[in-house]
Amino acid sequence: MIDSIAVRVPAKVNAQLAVGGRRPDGFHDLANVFLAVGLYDEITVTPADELRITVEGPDADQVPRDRTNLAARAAELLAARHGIEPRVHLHIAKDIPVAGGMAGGSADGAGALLACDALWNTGATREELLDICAELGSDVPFSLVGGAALGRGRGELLTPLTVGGTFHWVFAVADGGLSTPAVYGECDRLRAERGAGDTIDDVPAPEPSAALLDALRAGDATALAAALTAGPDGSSNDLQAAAVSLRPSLADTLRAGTTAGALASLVSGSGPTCAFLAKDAAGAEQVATALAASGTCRTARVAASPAAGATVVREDRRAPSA
Ligand SMILES: C[C@@](CO)(OP(=O)(O)O)[C@H](O)COP(=O)(O)OP(=O)(O)OC[C@H]1O[C@@H](n2ccc(N)nc2=O)[C@H](O)[C@@H]1O
Ligand SMILES: Nc1ncnc2c1ncn2[C@@H]1O[C@H](COP(=O)(O)OP(=O)(O)O)[C@@H](O)[C@H]1O
Repeated sequence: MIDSIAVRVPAKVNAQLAVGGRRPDGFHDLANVFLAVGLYDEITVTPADELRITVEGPDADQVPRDRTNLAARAAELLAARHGIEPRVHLHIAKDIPVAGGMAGGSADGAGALLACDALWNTGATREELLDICAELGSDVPFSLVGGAALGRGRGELLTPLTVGGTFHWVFAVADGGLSTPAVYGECDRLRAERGAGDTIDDVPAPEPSAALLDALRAGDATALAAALTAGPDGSSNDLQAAAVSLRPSLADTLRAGTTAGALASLVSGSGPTCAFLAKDAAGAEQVATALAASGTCRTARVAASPAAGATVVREDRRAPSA
């Protein structure tokens, strides 16, 4: 009899985030090049009288404990499909910055789903789990699979990508988060202001950069850095200008990383976390130390990519009663 199951799930950085126009359903079509990075949340599920969430970690107070928590929603969705009562305690050990553009909530959703599936032994196929992930949020399928992938549609339609080496990153964590819908909204506003239009009929369909995919395949950090900073806005992330517009101090953080010797600096997804590509592990430590001393971020974390997706890391079994 299984007593508890723990699943570890990585954060992500978007090596490219090409954003199309707003669709009639309010979402944006994307060419989203996801890379899982080695910062992790751990979700432990234990049988309980009722669905309950607890959270530990430096940002724990910013995480909802109610049924809006993506981990709770994942448990409820899986239970409903299999006629199970979701009587579990979900404990989240949170290390991924909250509302930081690193898909921490998505990680918890994917982790809770995998953990509950193992606890309840539902027999769900991988396709069914990915379906539930897509229902939970655009980024959740990638949190389950990890590695590197191209996300099309709103980000949920995944094609795995080959990565030929390890990339070393530094993440400058900001004080306070940015709301993802607000950043997409600001992107639309800036486009409309430029007279370019902001709907799916106005904006060219987003496409992945061939140079960026080549750099990933080759494991070439210098080539990846060039691809991360190509394009009219100087970034492979179409949400970067919107994040900086809502949080102008991010421009100082990005500059501080470049001054510290990063090969490339960009906003991670919708921000406000900023990501810096380093030459190697020692380079990443150097950039992190300089960023931490720069006064432009709360803390700087190093992490490598790609990282494995949601993985069961512990199963505790109760001794059978006599
Ligand atoms: C921007 C990205 C980049 O990977 O992640 P973050 O940087 O926030 O982690 C994602 O697109 C965030 O995905 P996720 O956080 O799962 O978003 P969802 O819950 O599906 O949607 C939240 C809201 O974001 C906007 N949204 C999201 C995805 C998308 N392709 N177009 C959108 O316009 C919509 O306003 C939507 O109502
Ligand atoms: N398990 C969770 N962890 C963090 N945030 C969550 C979780 N479940 C729901 N949320 C909500 O999702 C919002 C976005 O959080 P998060 O996924 O960490 O950031 P981002 O979308 O920028 O990657 C938070 O402000 C919070 O209200």
